[in-house]
Amino acid sequence: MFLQLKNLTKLFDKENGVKNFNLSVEEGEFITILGPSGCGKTTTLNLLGGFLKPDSGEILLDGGNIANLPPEKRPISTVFQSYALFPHMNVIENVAYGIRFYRKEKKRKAMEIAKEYIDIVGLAGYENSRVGNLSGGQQQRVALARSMATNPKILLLDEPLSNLDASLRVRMREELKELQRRLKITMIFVTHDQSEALCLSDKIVVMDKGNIVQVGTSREVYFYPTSEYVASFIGKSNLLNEDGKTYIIRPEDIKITKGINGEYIVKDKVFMGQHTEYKIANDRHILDVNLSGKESSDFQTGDLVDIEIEHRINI
Ligand SMILES: Nc1ncnc2c1ncn2[C@@H]1O[C@H](COP(=O)(O)OP(=O)(O)OP(=O)(O)O)[C@@H](O)[C@H]1O
Repeated sequence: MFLQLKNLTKLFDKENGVKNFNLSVEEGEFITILGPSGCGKTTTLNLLGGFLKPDSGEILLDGGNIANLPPEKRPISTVFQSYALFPHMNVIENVAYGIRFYRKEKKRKAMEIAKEYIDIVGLAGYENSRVGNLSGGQQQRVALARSMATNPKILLLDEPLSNLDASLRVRMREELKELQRRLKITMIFVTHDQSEALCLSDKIVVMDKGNIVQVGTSREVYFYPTSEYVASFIGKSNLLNEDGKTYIIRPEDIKITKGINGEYIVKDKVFMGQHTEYKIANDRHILDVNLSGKESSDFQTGDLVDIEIEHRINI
C-alpha cells in the first residue's frame, strides 16, 4: 500500500482533534476528507504534512513511518486555503522558490522547471506578474504550480477553492481533477462542500467529531450511507419511520401521483428548470420530493397525492 494512516490520534483536549484515524490510499488516488467545521479535517492534513505531531499512530509512506519527520523532510506538499504565496515575488519566482528549496536545483534549472508548471496550470504569459495583481483563481493556480513543481509524492489541499466565487469554483475543480488525472498525483483534499467531494473523489472519507464515520466511493456514500449522519450530510434525505424501523429515502426516489383520497398534501413547490422540488406532508411526515422530466411540475400546492417509494436505504 502506498500510504497508510494507522490509528493516528491527535487530541487538543478530551474531545477535540482526530481519534484513531485509519486509512489506506493507493498511488494516484484522489481522496477527499469531508465533514462539517471542527470535525478534524485540517488536523488530519496537518498531521500528514508534518505541521502537527501525533499523540500516537503511524503514517506509513511506501512502508516507512514518516509520522515524526519535519515537514521539509516529507515528500508531501500542501496548498493552503490562503495560498500562502510570497507577495514580493512574481509568479515564476514563487514557483521556482519551492523547486530550489525542495529539489535543490540551481536557479537556471529551477526557472526552467517553474516555466513548465506555469504552462501546465494555464498561466503562460504571467511569469513576471506580481502575485498581488492576480485574481483569486490565478493565485490559486500559482499555488498549485508551486506545490506540484516540488515533485511531491502526495499533494495536500486544504479547502483550496473556498475563496473563489461560485462559477470559478466549479471551473477550478474541473481543472484540478483534470490535472490530477493527467499528472497522476496522489491528492488529499479537504472540504466541507459535499458537491465538491462527490464530483472530485475516488474515495470520500466522511468525518464527524474527530472520527471517520464512512469511507467509500462517491456512489457508495451517496447511495449506501451507513448512518443518518452521512445521509443527511451528503445530499438531501428524508427519514421515514415505518413499523419501528427508520429508513432514509432520497428525494429523487419518491414518485407521486394525484388522488382524491391521496395520503399526502403538496405543501410547497419550487420549479428549478431541470427538476421540480416539492414538500409534501401527512400527519406524521414531511417529505422532500424531487421530480424530473416535463410533467414534473404538474402538481400544485394543495393537491392530494399518493407516494411510491422506489428505493429505501436501510440504516
Ligand atoms: N491548535 C489547536 N488547539 C486547540 N484546539 C484545536 C487546535 N486546532 C484545532 N483545534 C480543535 O480541534 C477540532 C478540529 O479542528 P480542525 O481545524 O481539524 O477542524 P476542521 O474540520 O478542519 O474545521 P474547519 O472546516 O472549520 O477548518 C476543533 O474543535 C478545533 O477547535
